[in-house]
Amino acid sequence: MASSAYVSAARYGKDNVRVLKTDRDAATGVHTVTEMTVSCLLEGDIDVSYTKGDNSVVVATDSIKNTIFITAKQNPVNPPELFAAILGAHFIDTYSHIHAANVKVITHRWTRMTIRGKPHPHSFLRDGQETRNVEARVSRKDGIAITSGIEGLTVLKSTGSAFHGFVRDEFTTLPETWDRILSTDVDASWKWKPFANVQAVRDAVSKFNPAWEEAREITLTRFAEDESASVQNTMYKMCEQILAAVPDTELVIYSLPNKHFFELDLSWHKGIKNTGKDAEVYVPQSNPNGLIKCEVARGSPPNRGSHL
Ligand SMILES: O=c1[nH]c(=O)c2[nH]c(=O)[nH]c2[nH]1
Repeated sequence: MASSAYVSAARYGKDNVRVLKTDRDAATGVHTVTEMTVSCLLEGDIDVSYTKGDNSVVVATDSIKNTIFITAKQNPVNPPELFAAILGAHFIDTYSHIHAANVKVITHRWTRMTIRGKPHPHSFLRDGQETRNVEARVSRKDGIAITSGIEGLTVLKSTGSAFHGFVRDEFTTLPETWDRILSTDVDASWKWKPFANVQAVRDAVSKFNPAWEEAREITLTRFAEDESASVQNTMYKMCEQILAAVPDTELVIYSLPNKHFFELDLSWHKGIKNTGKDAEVYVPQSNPNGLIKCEVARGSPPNRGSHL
């Protein structure tokens, strides 16, 4: 069929590759475990596989999966930023027609158990759905772009949050409040200044874990201590503080659902007081939810551009 269409963008690879790596310290008998879910999508001179059915340019997604396991065996998987960079670089170094690899590594929590008051050498627990995420785009032309983040960190505060002064018109029913429950699932990420190559990532290796710790600590401390005027204002303060604390970042991004807890009028039952200052029993809402996003960059406007 004659066609005036063309492939304007393409990437392919393996998604949801689950990997667990153990590290066993022979001297101390202390083990650590790292469980990851990895995605690796390739780009390059691959259009003929789509347009002509020519598979000679296709590194099979099964081979990509195998490469993820072998790379995990032969290299450190911590910090995940380095692992993602090494994995992505393998593909552009090995296949001349592959020009970029987009790697995402989701690291799941396995926190060491404390047993009889002591850290246990080889037992761990899943203390929450929070993950540490890394996205690395390793490209022949542009080097390595890395974004690190936290996802699924669920938090709630029972006071210290207000929301008033918003637009009131014929569409408004929400009352203003000076004291409400605030809850969200934190999705925060920070984009590093570009790295030229894997060696540059290796040179920065000591920065990744402290940045994650700082970002997590800032998120929790700000959330707890801020007298919040809104989700928007609280998240902006978090972004500003992370930019200040981690100098090698160029951008911080938050995406926060506003998980609503409705007050419940129980006055119909014997005049029970359960609203305003008497509110104790609330109704958690699963949907709909607010969704508030922002990206904060260094310097001053007009450098606006969106990664949201
Ligand atoms: O922090 C908030 N920001 C909003 O934009 C908003 N909108 C809303 O209904 N409640 C809230 N809360």
